[in-house]
Amino acid sequence: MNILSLQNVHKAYGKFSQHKEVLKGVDLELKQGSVMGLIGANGSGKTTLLKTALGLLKADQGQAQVFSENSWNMSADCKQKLGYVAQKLDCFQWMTPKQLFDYTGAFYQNWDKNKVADLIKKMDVDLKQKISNMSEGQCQHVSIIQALGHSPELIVLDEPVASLDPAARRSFVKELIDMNLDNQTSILFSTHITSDLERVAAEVAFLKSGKICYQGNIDDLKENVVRLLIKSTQSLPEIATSLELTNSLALTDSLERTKNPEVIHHDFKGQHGRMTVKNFDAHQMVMWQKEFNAEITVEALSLEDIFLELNA
Ligand SMILES: Nc1ncnc2c1ncn2[C@@H]1O[C@H](COP(=O)(O)OP(=O)(O)OP(=O)(O)O)[C@@H](O)[C@H]1O
Repeated sequence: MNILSLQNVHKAYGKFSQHKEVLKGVDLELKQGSVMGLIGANGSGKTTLLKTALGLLKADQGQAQVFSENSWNMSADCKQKLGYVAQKLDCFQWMTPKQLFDYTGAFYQNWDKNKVADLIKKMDVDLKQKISNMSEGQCQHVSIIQALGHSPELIVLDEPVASLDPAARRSFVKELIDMNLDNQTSILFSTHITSDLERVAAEVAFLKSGKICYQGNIDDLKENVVRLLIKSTQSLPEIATSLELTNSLALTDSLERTKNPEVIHHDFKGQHGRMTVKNFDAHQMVMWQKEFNAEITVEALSLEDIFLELNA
């Protein structure tokens, strides 16, 4: 069952000369109990996507749903099952964390004071300090506790670890993993830190040029996108021209949809070359070995390398 889904979602900001379309037909599905990381370059529209998914922004076109309800007209019951950590805790600056947690708790039937006390202790939050006087990392802790206090079924987090130090990041990532394992909590979070993503998420979605260019399992992605190191007896640039290899600019199809091997990026110098290939297939490699008259070695890529290649 899909806990969250976006179908052909478009979202633009501004009018006339200021008009900017950020989401250009986004499709995304988060299944119950799954943990998905959303990655994309700065300004690619991750925050816009998450806010539209939760009904904090209205989609111009397409459908955004949470728990099978239209996100823009979500019922109060549906909101009770949701937790959201925004990129920045902008409001309630005049409160102390204690005041904020008491205030927030009043809105939730399942507000768990013991769990909140436990998180306050783990994250070492000073309950008496005004939020406006806290550092960004301390505010992020407060924001996380505020979102997790009612044990939501779906947690959406917008770069939740950006301001946390490595120890705090590790402990927070562990918290997420435990919540997912213990309660089957579904989690969608945006991040730039691919090592955290690999630790906590099984799935990844890449946002590029206003669309999701890949959504799927991280291990499948790593098997599917590889770099080939080529050592030929001939000049590779000439071969590239004859094979009409072009660097693929936009990966608009998901790996599921296109099964043909596709060159994402190639860099040939003389008889040596590197080629990043999507939908890697050993059969195709044997053909290239013959066509290039070359020795080809397959190099596995880290998620970060793949992210950089897809954004190149
Ligand atoms: N309220 C707004 N009015 C006009 N433009 C906006 C508004 N909010 C965002 N944008 C623009 O939309 C684009 C996407 O912004 P968004 O914050 O969604 O990206 P992001 O991927 O979350 O970025 P980052 O990784 O830097 O946080 C940017 O070019 C941004 O300037």
